[in-house]
Amino acid sequence: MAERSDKPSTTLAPGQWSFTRWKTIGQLEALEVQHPLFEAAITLQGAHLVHFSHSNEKNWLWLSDLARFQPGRAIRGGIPVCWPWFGDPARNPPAIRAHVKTPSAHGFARTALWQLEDVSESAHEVEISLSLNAGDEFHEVWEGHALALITFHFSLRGCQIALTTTNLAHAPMALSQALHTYLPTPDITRTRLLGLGNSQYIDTLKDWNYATQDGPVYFMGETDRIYESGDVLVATTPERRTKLIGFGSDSTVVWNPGPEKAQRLSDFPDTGWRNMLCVETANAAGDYRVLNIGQSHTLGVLIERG
Ligand SMILES: O=P(O)(O)OC[C@H]1O[C@H](O)[C@H](O)[C@@H](O)[C@@H]1O
Repeated sequence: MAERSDKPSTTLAPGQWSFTRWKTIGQLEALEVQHPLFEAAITLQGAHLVHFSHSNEKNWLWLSDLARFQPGRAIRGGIPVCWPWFGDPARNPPAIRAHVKTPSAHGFARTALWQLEDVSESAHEVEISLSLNAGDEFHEVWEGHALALITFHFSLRGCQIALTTTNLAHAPMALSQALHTYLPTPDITRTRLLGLGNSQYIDTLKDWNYATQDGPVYFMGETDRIYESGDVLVATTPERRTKLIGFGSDSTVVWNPGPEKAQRLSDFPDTGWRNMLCVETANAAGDYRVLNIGQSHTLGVLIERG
């Protein structure tokens, strides 16, 4: 870690950490937290949370058995950070499309190497911050210059993630993004998502037409929707209730690939669709944001037991 040892901003130097340590997962460097109250793991690539749970509990997040931890490869599961655009660039508003020079979905942050900024620990909490200064290095895929700072706050209450984007360019910046949370379920057919009743949504599987949600969301097959809502959500499975409290977000993406798309997805078991759902705290579709020069926006989610 010699290349990072000159960072003055780390509240605790690595030698002073009690609950956090460096770990290699596959081929990726990661930070592992083993606190008496909770456990977590974040890879530096993608600032990707792959595990959070209370101590000696199952992961609150779904992680594919086929996930590969390799440089340049998106990790299937956990919470990918989709930034500085969400989804297919061609489906983004013109202000975003104009600055994206690749057909790749979900931006480049999820496969970029982030820098550790800060670790702080107490008897009750651990907070870890990482940053990505995205400028010239990404000029082949994107025109812009922005700083992404992500802070993970772990406690007995749950985990909170806050992603602040600051526009460092000399022109306004349009941004779409998501904290693409994968949740586990023992049975997707007995899983529902509460909190979106009466919301308008874009059904990307029905020619991107609008519809209105009637009651809870049930998963009857492939589901891929952008809801115009940032309300508090509760995912209920036969095993647990998970509450997601978003902030800086007025859109939520709900996704399950269903049996056919599951077979086409990278690093995804053919039957994996039965055991996961994605509830993505987003700034997507009409909820994209424009940051003036020097301006910041924070997107975040607090994940708790419901
Ligand atoms: O396979 P990925 O690039 O990780 O994308 C996985 C999924 O992400 C989002 O939920 C989109 O709405 C889906 O259309 C997409 O299939």
